Amino acid sequence: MSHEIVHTFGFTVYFVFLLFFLWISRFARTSSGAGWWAVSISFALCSRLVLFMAASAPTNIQPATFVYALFIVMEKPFLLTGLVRFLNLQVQERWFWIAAGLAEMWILSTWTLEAPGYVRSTGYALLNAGMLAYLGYTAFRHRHEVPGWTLHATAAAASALAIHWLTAPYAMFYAPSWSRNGFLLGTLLVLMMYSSLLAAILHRVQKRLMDAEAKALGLAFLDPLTGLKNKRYMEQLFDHALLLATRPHQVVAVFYIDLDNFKPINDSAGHAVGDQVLKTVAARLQSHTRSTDICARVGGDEFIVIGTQLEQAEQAYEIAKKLLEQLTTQIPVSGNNFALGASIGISLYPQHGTSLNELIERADSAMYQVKRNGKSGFIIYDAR
Ligand SMILES: Nc1nc2c(ncn2[C@@H]2O[C@H](COP(=O)(O)OP(=O)(O)OP(=O)(O)O)[C@@H](O)[C@H]2O)c(=O)[nH]1
Repeated sequence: MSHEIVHTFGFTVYFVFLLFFLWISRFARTSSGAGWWAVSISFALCSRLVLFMAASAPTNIQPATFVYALFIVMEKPFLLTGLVRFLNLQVQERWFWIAAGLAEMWILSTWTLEAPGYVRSTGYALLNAGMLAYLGYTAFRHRHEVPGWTLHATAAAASALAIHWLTAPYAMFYAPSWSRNGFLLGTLLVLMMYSSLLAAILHRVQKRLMDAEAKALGLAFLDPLTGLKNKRYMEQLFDHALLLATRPHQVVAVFYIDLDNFKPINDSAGHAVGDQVLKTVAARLQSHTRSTDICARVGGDEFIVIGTQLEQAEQAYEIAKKLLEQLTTQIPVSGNNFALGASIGISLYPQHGTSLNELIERADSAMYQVKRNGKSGFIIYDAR
């Protein structure tokens, strides 16, 4: 393969990557690493461009290799800073710039003093290898912070590139024909490194979107204190529960639960303790109902449980008894035991209504009946 083809390939690939990184750096709340990598790859791109132009006029390649060296060194501090920002590491970034500055001075002075080419290349090859080795090591250390194999691949590509930089000057000295293959190998490794960095950024973006979606769903459908469903979510799930209750004689029971004597806990032990009690109540409701049942918090100390797919109305009594038992068992919070009670009103689908509002209204009225009868108990709605 000719130099032109190798460089055209490298140049084109880098340009595409530059566009990708620029595009991703414009995503809302993306990592700032993308912007730094866009700059680093543009230095790599410029270095390729210089070699590409030199390859078309090969009579005097020396100035081109000089400018190439200046550009290729500048790629590295941007590359490392991008990784440090991407992983949010506490690292003294100024050392990258100092090291790169020293390497640039080395290139300039060897050029001015007309030192042999291998003296110049040894200096900046060491810097490039060192920085790439550090990049590989850092990516490997933090490989589990991004799902998948992206940082493993970055570490592997950067380490291979470090070895490549260390060995390339010798390889080219002893076998000048290696120059073309070496460039091709280097380009492929750089390609692998930037693609894995790009994949790492995309993984992070995807994770952020998924987290944001889960949070939004949580805010919209869950009670923030207890984690139970809220009324809106319960309404949606109820329609689904009815769809399942299609077998003849199948019953759905709505339990309206209002805690008894909850206010004195707030008044005597404080709101924070009251919150803990509510959380325990929610956990007990959840753990003593089926996974297909619906538990929701609909008010301060008011809960609704919807028992789905019951075979007969009597089962509703058994459930109410079990729930009452749970709610009258003492609740330990911060070394104190709190005794609560619960008034539970029950309505049944389809006997007492076919819409959730109707069923809740009836269960609520049954619950008030329990309160009037002296609290702590349960009854099924009776139209009389
Ligand atoms: N800790 C805490 N308290 C709450 C929350 N929401 C409402 N409350 C309180 O819960 C109490 C509910 O009032 P009531 O139902 O009258 O209290 P109660 O003592 O259970 O009354 P009875 O039902 O008649 O037994 C009120 O004092 C509200 O301020 C909450 O999120 N956390």
